[in-house]
Amino acid sequence: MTPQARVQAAIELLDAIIVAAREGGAAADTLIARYFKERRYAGSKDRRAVREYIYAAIRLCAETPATGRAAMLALTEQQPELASLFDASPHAPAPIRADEVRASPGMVPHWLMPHLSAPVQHSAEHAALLERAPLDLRVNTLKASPKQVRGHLADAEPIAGLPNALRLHDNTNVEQSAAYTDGLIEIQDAGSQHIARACAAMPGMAVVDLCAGAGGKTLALAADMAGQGRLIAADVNRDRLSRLPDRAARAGAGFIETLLLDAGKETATLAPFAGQADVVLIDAPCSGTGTWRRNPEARWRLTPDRLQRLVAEQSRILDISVPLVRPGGRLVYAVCALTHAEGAGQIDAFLARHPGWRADDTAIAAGRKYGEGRLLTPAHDGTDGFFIAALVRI
Ligand SMILES: C[S@@+](CC[C@H](N)C(=O)[O-])C[C@H]1O[C@@H](n2cnc3c(N)ncnc32)[C@H](O)[C@@H]1O
Repeated sequence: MTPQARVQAAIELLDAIIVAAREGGAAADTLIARYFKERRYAGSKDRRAVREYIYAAIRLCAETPATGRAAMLALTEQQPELASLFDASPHAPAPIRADEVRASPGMVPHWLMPHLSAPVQHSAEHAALLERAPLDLRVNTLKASPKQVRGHLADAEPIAGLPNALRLHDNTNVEQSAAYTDGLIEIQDAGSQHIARACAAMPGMAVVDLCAGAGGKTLALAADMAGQGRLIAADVNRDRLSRLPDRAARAGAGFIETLLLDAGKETATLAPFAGQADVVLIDAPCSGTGTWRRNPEARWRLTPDRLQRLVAEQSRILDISVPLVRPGGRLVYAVCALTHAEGAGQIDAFLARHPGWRADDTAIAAGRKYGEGRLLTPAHDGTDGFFIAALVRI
């Protein structure tokens, strides 16, 4: 591909990403992969260059741009050398007209600003939400110690407050390493590792991971339980949950039980666990406002209506978990979101609805206290953004 054709490809893909964001279609990564599957003439350097343009343009635009071209034109302001590639040569974008509309640069969508938790209402916090994330690993203590893993990954650094976490700063292809394929490590953001620690799961406990997905946190809980006790991974999404058994086998955590829930009828399926759980983790579906470093296009997908529906669903899932927890047991609620309503506001509302519960210390050595939980942010903690709260049934 010529340099001009790469820019034109980025424009076409951005158009598709904008439509998918508006209509709840496929993610940017999926659209990019499909595009190049149909264009085998594009080499790896072409694919990398187009991908870099696309993600630079997405990062630049807080509001959904009108077109892919408007987004790429905004990028020419940051990367002026790009402007000369709009030259009308074969496969090139049309020349830039003086009066052409460019997307305006920004970090947080305007409508979302007042919804952010108070500590995130600063521009330094906003900028960090879109910075490149490091690669964090969790050492799977069912199979190895951090010291053993550091023998395999010489560049890995420890992370304060997380004895089993390691951080890599380059693009090491960890998934190809023996440490990964042998199940000694998992790729997991430090913030997610803090969530698992807040559960204080121990060997012999009964633990329910109520929004387990493909089991990222479940595997961390399994390691804390040293493979002993009962660990239920429940979710309404069959595809995600079906990925867990293979991951569990690789991690040496075969004792995990999966439980597929029927959305709207969760309580019936969970009835056998009533009053049994020492710990319930709710890693709730959320706006993902804390994960823009990895997924900047999420800003284009979130709407006020979607945020409101997420808050209602989180509140419903919290209520579903109440009968499961034994007296004295722990409920940990977490979202990778930085809006007040999904975090501190959600927990205030829960405590108002359920007088038989109190907030507990999360025992997390990171973040800031916010409402009845802790807020972790990329600027303050170098993690993705999370709100995490621990509650105890009195
Ligand atoms: C943030 S993701 C969980 C990620 C997962 N814990 C991990 O560590 O990889 C939220 C999950 O909640 C699930 N979910 C949504 N509604 C649910 C419900 N009513 N009951 C249980 N799980 C639900 C989604 O399918 C999704 O997998």
